[in-house]
Amino acid sequence: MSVPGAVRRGQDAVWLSGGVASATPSRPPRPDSAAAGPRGVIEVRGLTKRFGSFTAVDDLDFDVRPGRVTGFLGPNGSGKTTTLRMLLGLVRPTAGTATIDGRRYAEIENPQAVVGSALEATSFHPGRSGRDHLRVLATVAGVPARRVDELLELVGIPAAARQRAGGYSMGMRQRLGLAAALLGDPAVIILDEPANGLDPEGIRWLRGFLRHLADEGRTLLISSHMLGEVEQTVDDVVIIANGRRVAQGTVAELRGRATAYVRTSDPDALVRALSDRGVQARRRGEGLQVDTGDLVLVGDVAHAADVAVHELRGEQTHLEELFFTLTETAENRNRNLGDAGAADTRHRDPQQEDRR
Ligand SMILES: Nc1ncnc2c1ncn2[C@@H]1O[C@H](COP(=O)(O)OP(=O)(O)OP(=O)(O)O)[C@@H](O)[C@H]1O
Repeated sequence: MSVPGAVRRGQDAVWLSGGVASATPSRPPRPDSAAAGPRGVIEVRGLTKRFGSFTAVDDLDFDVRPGRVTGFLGPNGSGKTTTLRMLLGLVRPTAGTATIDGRRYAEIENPQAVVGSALEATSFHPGRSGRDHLRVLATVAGVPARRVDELLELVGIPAAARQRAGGYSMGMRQRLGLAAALLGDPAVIILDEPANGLDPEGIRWLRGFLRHLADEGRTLLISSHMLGEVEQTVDDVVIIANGRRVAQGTVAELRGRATAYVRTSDPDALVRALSDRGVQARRRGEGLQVDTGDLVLVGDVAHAADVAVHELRGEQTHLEELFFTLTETAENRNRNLGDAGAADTRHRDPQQEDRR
């Protein structure tokens, strides 16, 4: 069988690009025989890295599942890159393990086919074209050269690929790094800040691209500090602060239950009326925070109680708020900022907080 876009691995054609680029016709899913290969489960257990007396990563535990995009979030210097480097066998842990399908990176027989990564967008020979860069990597990895052109097409830089990589914009380097990560058609893809340097259209493209890769059953672990972007891209989240995990879960779990905010002519009357319907509400600023996301219910109860509604809106915790709530506690405040971190928190405008 010979079909453009497919890479032969043994007897199996493995699909990568179906449906990602709008110009690319829809292609069949990965055959079952390919899915029987690496599953791509990442397990981090008790992972610790000390540099001298400094503990960069501190007894970290988390799992990353196939078919999902997992965001690995933390403030600057919280230990994200060190963790990813341990996972990729580039840094030796002081204690604990980071494994893919139960094996440390060094124990994986053909690592390019199992895990692809882009840790830094700048590690290209500046005088070499993007295409040549990939061709060198393809040769080392034993990947057919035609795969390089497919990937360049896929990441959206087929024309630029013949120019010297030294002249690439940050966004183009990101795309080239992504193509390099995908060379071996890996089950696990690890990307450090992949949205850095991308324009809004590029970020939208990246989001669709990552989703497609996850839908193919791959495992995606992406570190990021762009919380607003990540929220729309990831399924699961691991948040770390000062080398320690402070949260893990699906985005929906971490956001918690939706609530409503309502301003009325008579807040006390509405609190009572809602309470009669089994819904709790409490004063917040000029209005009430209500423990339900059902705006129709709140509006109907207010109407029945003859209370005028001046404002009514649903509220959901955003990842960004959760992130700051978790990482700005006294215990988790960024150790690298010293007093500046504390000052930032002190100077936040409570009115602003209330409006969030
Ligand atoms: N080789 C090293 N020697 C000493 N300290 C190090 C070394 N590598 C990292 N660190 C320290 O470990 C901490 C975690 O660094 P790391 O780069 O993993 O954080 P990060 O979360 O990726 O940060 P950023 O978002 O800024 O990239 C930092 O305080 C950093 O200075």
